[in-house]
This record gives sequence, structure tokens and C-alpha cells, in this order.
Amino acid sequence: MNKEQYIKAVELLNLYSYHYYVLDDPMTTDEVYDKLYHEVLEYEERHCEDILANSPTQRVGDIISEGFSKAPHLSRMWSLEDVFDSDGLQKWLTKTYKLDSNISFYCEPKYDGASLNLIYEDGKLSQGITRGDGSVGELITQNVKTIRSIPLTIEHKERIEIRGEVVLYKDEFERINQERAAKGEAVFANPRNAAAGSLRQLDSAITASRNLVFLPYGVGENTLEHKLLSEKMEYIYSLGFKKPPLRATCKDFDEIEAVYEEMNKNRDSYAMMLDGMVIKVNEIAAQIDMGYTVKNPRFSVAYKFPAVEKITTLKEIILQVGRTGAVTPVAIVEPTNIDGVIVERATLHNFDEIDRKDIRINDKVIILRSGDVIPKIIKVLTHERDGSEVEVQRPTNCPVCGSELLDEGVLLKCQNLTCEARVINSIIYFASKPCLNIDGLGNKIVEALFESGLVKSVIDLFDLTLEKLLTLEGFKEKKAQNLLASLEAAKGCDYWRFVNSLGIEHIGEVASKTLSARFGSSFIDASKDELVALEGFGEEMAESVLEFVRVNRETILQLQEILRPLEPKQREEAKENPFKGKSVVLTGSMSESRDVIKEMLEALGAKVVSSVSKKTDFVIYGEDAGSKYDKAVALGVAVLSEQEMREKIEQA
Ligand SMILES: NC(=O)c1ccc[n+]([C@@H]2O[C@H](COP(=O)([O-])OP(=O)(O)OC[C@H]3O[C@@H](n4cnc5c(N)ncnc54)[C@H](O)[C@@H]3O)[C@@H](O)[C@H]2O)c1
Ligand SMILES: [Zn+2]
Repeated sequence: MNKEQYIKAVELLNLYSYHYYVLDDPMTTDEVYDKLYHEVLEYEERHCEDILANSPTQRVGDIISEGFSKAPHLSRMWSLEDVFDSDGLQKWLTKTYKLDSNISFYCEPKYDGASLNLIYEDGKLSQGITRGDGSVGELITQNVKTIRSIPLTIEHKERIEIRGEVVLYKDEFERINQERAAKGEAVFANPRNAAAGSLRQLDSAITASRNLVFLPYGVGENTLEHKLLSEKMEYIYSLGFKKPPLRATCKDFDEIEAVYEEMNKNRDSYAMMLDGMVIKVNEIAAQIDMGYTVKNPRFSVAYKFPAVEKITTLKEIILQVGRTGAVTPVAIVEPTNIDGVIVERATLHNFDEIDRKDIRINDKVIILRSGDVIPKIIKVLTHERDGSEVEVQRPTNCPVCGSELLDEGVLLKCQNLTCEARVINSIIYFASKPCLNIDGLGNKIVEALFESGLVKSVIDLFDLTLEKLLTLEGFKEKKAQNLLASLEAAKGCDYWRFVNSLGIEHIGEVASKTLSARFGSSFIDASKDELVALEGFGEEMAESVLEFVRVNRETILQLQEILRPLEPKQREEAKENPFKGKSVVLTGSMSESRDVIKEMLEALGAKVVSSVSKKTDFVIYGEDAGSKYDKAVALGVAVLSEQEMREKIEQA
């Protein structure tokens, strides 16, 4: 890098920062930003005399936006130096040991969100301030008060600044984006931008609706006398703040590496996004001696995880037709390695989203893949266009059967009930786990059965014979016999499975259970009033059942004749126990699969539902419980750990 390139790079970094911090709409990935930042840093180390005052290395990165009044922090807020591999960590340790060799380390997650400073005076939350430029930030106390994991009062009476990160849990991020996509609104790029944007709303009601979570990571001004940071943090957690999903004190490189490995390995299972691990010198006296550079504390470092966002090229958009006929666009991208997984396709939500973002074939895009979340295109780099990009045409006809699509804006739908894609996908659904759970009917086999003409509807499945199956390529006697046995085993299933397998729109597993428990096979004669009266049912669901029965009555009866699902005996009165007749929500990971625990509770007469409301009796939580737990606490719903649940059952 020469001087001219250096000046350009500083300018570009500042432009990136403006989009990142002020607009909450990044122009590039952190990886690209960090790489350029480190090139700038290197240049500056060789040419101290050229360092520009506005270089991002000379100041804490946030830029304060207009709109909020400003407020000073009592003591400065800092940024963090970062390292990307064990080499970098080793170098940082060597440098730090030179300042003081008699130290240990406190390790905790680096949360990917927005930093926040809370000032408590006389035990009351008096101000919430964003980091801003480190000295002065935006005063957002009203918004901060809507965050339920921030106590409004604490036991500690002396003035204290508590610092932490405001994040959006991943499930909440998905929920908000799905809601926004369904309403035809722009979706957020990633949980970090969503959290930062939600925090800085001029209307607190919007902030309140986003279920933000605050995770403390340190203190500013304080009168605490703990000798170790780890003790200080335990004290902070004890005031009513959330603990990190993993924290550890380490004495050396090897121990730090081990915690890093563990945190990185488990990162997908945590409710919040992490972008690394922060390592801090644990001895407060040593921290004070080491002090700060212009930008960072010398006693801590961020050890980054591999990036989950990458830049790639959009090659093609293909259309998928689901069993309900909904047509969804899927992006095919230049294969890209993201944290060890090659990503080739990504969701695009819907065509409105494509129109809104003006996504074109050949565009450079940012793609996000994090754990079990489906890879998604979160951003089009329109500033990188070179003219070779091609606009995407909104389809008017079904890509599979050719019939005209119903275009409802957000929803594009093939209405042809005999459309091959719809039929194949409904057979796959029929056989899936929460339906009839028929082994050996995966996508490939269903497609082959359909194409051969042997199976054109779910009813045909039960006319299959050994001879017929053996005519199919790839079917040997054993495989054919297994499939026939699985089909046979589906007979006599629980009634709710039968209802669920019909694939009635808006009627999922819980509703199927409610419906069968109340009506059994006479659900096809239920009136609208009776349906609406069911717990958890609304107009739309009732209409959907009625309409489905109207169109498919014959098929339902025919299938019922074949499958002979068990009429739900009025569940034998479960003996008295604390869960009988109660509405229960499960969250977090438990010692057994949640399905097993759900069945156990159902056998006790509990009703296991998926979302928490005031009507919920218990929320039972496992490890890394997410927003459902918070919601329960906020609504005053009783929460039980898995262990406590088991104890209650045993005592009953
Ligand atoms: N994509 C872009 O265009 C773009 C632009 C600007 C900045 N960035 C990203 O932002 C980063 C720099 O920004 P930064 O100054 O906010 O620094 P940073 O995010 O690298 O680290 C400092 C911040 O980390 C947060 N943090 C989370 N957990 C923490 C913990 N346990 N202890 C202490 N702090 C914790 C705090 O909010 C703190 O202010 C860059 O690394 C870059 O990746 C990206
Ligand atoms: Zn079609």
C-alpha cells in the first residue's frame, strides 16, 4: 500500500462505517472491512507521519447519527483489538506478558450486536447510552427501558456504569424477518443490524416489539473492590443481569485455545450470534497498569470466529413449487465455503424481496450462513455492478405445470391441484415424520414413483405391490419389501397423524391434535362455530378446515378406510399431577429430544404448545433457552428447569 492507496482506503473504511453504524445497512462484510482495516494499520505502523486523524484506527468506530440527543459516558467506552488465529493470539499474549507476566485470563463470548452503556444511580436505571464515539453516545433511555433483561432497579446503590451488548436472538431474528417478508417489508441483513436498528428507533413501541436482549460484559465507572474481573462479573450477574452461555478463567495459551474451540464448536447452539471470543486479563490491578491505546484496552483482545458472511455471485434463480402451490425463488450462487460448508443455494424469501432489493443475475451478493439457519442472501452489492447484470423476470406461469400463477404480491401460487410439484411434495409431506412417519419415502423415491406412473396420489401408495415396485429402477426385493412394510405399519396410526398428513392449510401438528382429540373422525362434520371454539383456532383455520373438507370429503373417507387411524379414545384420565390440563411450552435443549419430553407431558394430560402467552401455565427450559424463556419471565409465567419438571413428576 502506498500513501495514495492509504488515503483511499481510509476514505472507503469511513464510508463502510457510515453504512454500518448509522444506516444499519452494511455495504460489505466484516471480513472485507477487517482485511482493509489491517492493511491500513500496517501502513500506519510503517509511516507514523502519514496517519490521518480520521483514520478508523484512531477512534472508536461508531458515528453518531442525528435524531437522538447526545450524552457523555462517565468513563470512556472502547473498541477491541482483534486476532484471527492462534498465531495472532500467541503474538497478543507475548505482547501482554511483556507488560505483566503474572496474569490469568477471563474468557467470554464476543456477542454480535450493538454496545450499550447503562448508568445506575441510587439503584435506579437513569440513562442508557449507545457507545457513540466512545466519549459521547446517543441517549436512548426510553428504548432501553423496554428491554426486559435490563433491570430497572438493582440492589447496588452506588453509581455504576454497566456495559454490555444488545442482541437479537437468532429465532427472534428469523421471526421478525418472516413477518416482515410476509407483509412485504424489507428484511434485516443480519441479527446485528436488526438489533442496532431496533435499539435506535425514535418510537419506543417498535423497540419494545423486537424482544431485544442485553448481555453485560463489563463495567465503566464503579466503586467495586473485587480483585478479579471474574468476581466482578459474577457480582454483576447477581444483580439480575444475564450470564453468558459460556465463560471461563484460563491460565495460559492452551487453556484459552481449548475454550475458544469449545465456544466455536457450540456457537450454532447458542441463542445469540457470536462473532468471536473476548479474552481479558483477569487481574484488575494489572488491567489498570496496562491501560489503553488510542482505541483499545491493552488488557483484552477479540479472538474472532470464522466469518459466516461471504461475498459471492448470484448465478441463477430457480423456482420451487411447494405442496400448497406456493412458488418460492431460490438463488443458485457461485459455490462458497462458509465456515467449512460449501454453500451453493440460498433463500430469497419472495419475489417482492427480489424486486425491492433489485436483485439481478450476476450480482455480487452477501450471503449469510449460520448453523441451522438456511443460507440467505442478505445484501446486493449494487455499487459493484459492471453492467453484466440481468434483471429477474417475475414468473407468470408455474415452472412445473405451466398453468397461470395467482400473483398476490408477496405470494405467488400455482393453483393447479394436479401440478406435479404439488402432488409430489404433498406425498413427501404425507410420509414425513410429524405425519404418517413412513420410512423409505424420501424425495427421490417419491419422484421415481410419480414419474413411473405408479403413484399419482397418496391413495395409490397403498396399491403398490412387490411386482409393481420391482419394475422400478434401483428397487431390489429387500428395498421393495421394506417400503411395503413401512406402508403397512402406517395403518392404525393415531388419528391426529392422519389429520396432519392431509396437509390442510394452517393446520399443523398442534391443531391436528386438538381437532382429533375433540372430534375424531367426525371432524369432517364439525361446524364453523364448533371449530372456532377450539383452543388455538381462529376464523382462518376454521375456514381452512371447512374448505378442505368441502373439496376433499371423498378422498378423506377413502384414505380413512385404507388407513383405519385409531379413533382417539378420550385419553384415559391421567392421574392427578401438576401438569394435567396445563398448557406447557418447551424451550432450549434438553437431556432427551424435545419430542420425547413432549409425549411424556402429553401422556400426563398436558397440552404442549409452541408459543408463550399469558395463558401458558409453565415454560420448561433446557440449556441455552431463548426468547421464550424471557417472554415467560416478562409475563410472569412459571418457569421450570427440566430437572424441576422431573422432580415434580416424581413427587406426583
Ligand atoms: N461490514 C462493514 O461494513 C463494517 C463497517 C465497520 C465496522 N465493521 C465491523 O465492526 C468491527 C469494529 O467495530 P467495533 O469498534 O464495534 O469493534 P468490535 O465489534 O470489533 O469490538 C468492540 C465491541 O465488541 C462488543 N462486545 C461484544 N462482546 C463483548 C465482550 N464480551 N467484551 C467486550 N466487548 C464486547 C462491544 O460492543 C465492543 O464495543 C470490525 O471488526 C468490523 O468487522 C464492519
Ligand atoms: Zn404448477
